[in-house]
Amino acid sequence: MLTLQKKLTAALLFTGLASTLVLGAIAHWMLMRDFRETLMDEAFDNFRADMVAYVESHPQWTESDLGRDFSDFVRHRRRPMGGPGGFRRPPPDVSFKRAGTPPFRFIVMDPDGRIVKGSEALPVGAQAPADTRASARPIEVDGRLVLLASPDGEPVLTRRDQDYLDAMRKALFTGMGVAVGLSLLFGLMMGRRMSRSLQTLTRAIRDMQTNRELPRHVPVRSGDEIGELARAFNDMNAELTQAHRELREYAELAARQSERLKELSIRDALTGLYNRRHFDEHAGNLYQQALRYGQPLAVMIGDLDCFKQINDVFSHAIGDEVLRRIAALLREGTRKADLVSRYGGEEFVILFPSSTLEQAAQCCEKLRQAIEAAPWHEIHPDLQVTMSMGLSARLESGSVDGMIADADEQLYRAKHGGRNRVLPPPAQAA
Ligand SMILES: Nc1nc2c(ncn2[C@@H]2O[C@H](COP(=O)(O)OP(=O)(O)OP(=O)(O)O)[C@@H](O)[C@H]2O)c(=O)[nH]1
Repeated sequence: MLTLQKKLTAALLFTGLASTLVLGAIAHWMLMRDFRETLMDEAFDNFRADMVAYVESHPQWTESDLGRDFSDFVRHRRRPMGGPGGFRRPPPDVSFKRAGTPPFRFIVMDPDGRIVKGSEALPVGAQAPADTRASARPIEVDGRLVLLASPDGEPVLTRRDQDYLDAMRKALFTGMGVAVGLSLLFGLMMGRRMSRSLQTLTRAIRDMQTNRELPRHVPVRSGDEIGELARAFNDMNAELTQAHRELREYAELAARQSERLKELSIRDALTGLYNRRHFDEHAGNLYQQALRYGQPLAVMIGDLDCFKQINDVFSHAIGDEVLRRIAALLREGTRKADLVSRYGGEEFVILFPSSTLEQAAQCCEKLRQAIEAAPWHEIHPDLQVTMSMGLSARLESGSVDGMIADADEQLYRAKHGGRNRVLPPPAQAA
C-alpha cells in the first residue's frame, strides 16, 4: 500500500522538482539575456567611440569613405599608445576582447533611417526596415544626433565568457540540486510527522473498536488540521466515555430495579416471606427432585390461633405486626433450604426439603415454642399469640398440594385438639 508518508514525500518532491526546474529555466534565461545585453552594451560603447572618433576626424565623410576606411581607421586607432595615430583613449581590457572578431556587425543609418553602412541583406542607400530602426541606438557628436547604429547578428562569446557562463550554470544547477534535496528531506520529515500523528489516531480508534478501550487520549502535536482531528477525537472520546459510564450506571440501576421487581413479585408485601405463587412454582420442583432421588420431603401448614380475636380486640394494625413477627420467627427458626411462605391471611406453609416427618416435627415444635414464648407484651401487655401446625411427609400423596391437604387435616385436628400444638408431634412422627 502506498502510505500517506510516501504520497506526501512524492508530492513534495514532485512540487520541489517542478518549481526548481521552472525557476532554474527562468533564471538561466534571464542570465543569458542579461549577459547578451551586457555584451551588446560593451560592443556598442566601443563601436560608438570608434564611430564618433571617425566622424570627428573625417568631417566630410561619405558613405563610400565609411565603407572603405572605417575598418582601417578602427585598426589604426586601436594600435598601442605611443605609435603613430595611437589611442586617444585607453584600450579596452584585453581579457574582454572578443577573440579578434567583432561581437556584432552594426548597421549604421542616418537620422532618417537610410543605411550608410550596411550588410548583404541591407545594402547602403536602402531604407532600414522598422525593426532595425526600432533597435537602433543613437550616436551623437557634441550633443547632436549624427547617426543610428543597430546590432546585426549574435554575439561571439570568448573563452572567458564561456567559462563565466559555465560557472554561473554550475552554481545554478548546484542550487537547484540543493533545493530538490531539501524538498525531499522536508517531504520525508513532514510526511513522517503527519503520518505518525495519523497512525496514533488510527491505533486509538482500532483499540476503541476491538478492545472497547475507553477513555483514550491522543497527544495534540500541532494546531493544523491533523491537530484539530486529534482534538476532535479526544472530545468525541470524552463524550463516548461519559455516555458509556452513564449507560453502565443506567444498566446497573435497571438490573437492580429488575432484581427488586423480581423480588417484590415473589414476596408477600406485609411479611417479606415468599408468596403463594412463588411457593407453588418451587415446591413442585422440590417435590419432583425428592421423588427422583428418593429423598424425604415434609410440609407444614400453620394457622395462628384465634387471630380474628386479636384483630378484633387489639386492632388490625397490631394484627399486622403479629404477622410480621411470626414471619421473622419462622425465618429465624428454619434452614436456608426450607421454603417458608405466607400461604393465606394468617396461614403459613413451610416445605422442608431432605427432611423426614420427625425432623420437620422437631423443627415445628421449636417454632411453636418460640412463638408462644415471644415477647408479645412488647406490642400489647395483654397480647398472647400461638400457632397450630399440621404436618405431612407422604410423598405418595401425589403432589405438594396433596401433601398440604394431608397436613391440613392434621392442622384441623390440632385446632380441635385445643390449638397451640404440632400434629403429629415429634414423638409420634418418628
Ligand atoms: N391484621 C390482619 N388480619 C388478617 C390478615 N389476613 C387475614 N386476617 C384476618 O385473620 C382472621 C382469620 O380468622 P379465622 O379464619 O376466623 O380464624 P381464627 O380467628 O384465627 O380462628 P382459628 O383459626 O380457628 O384459630 C380474619 O379475621 C382475617 O380478617 C392480614 O393481613 N392482617
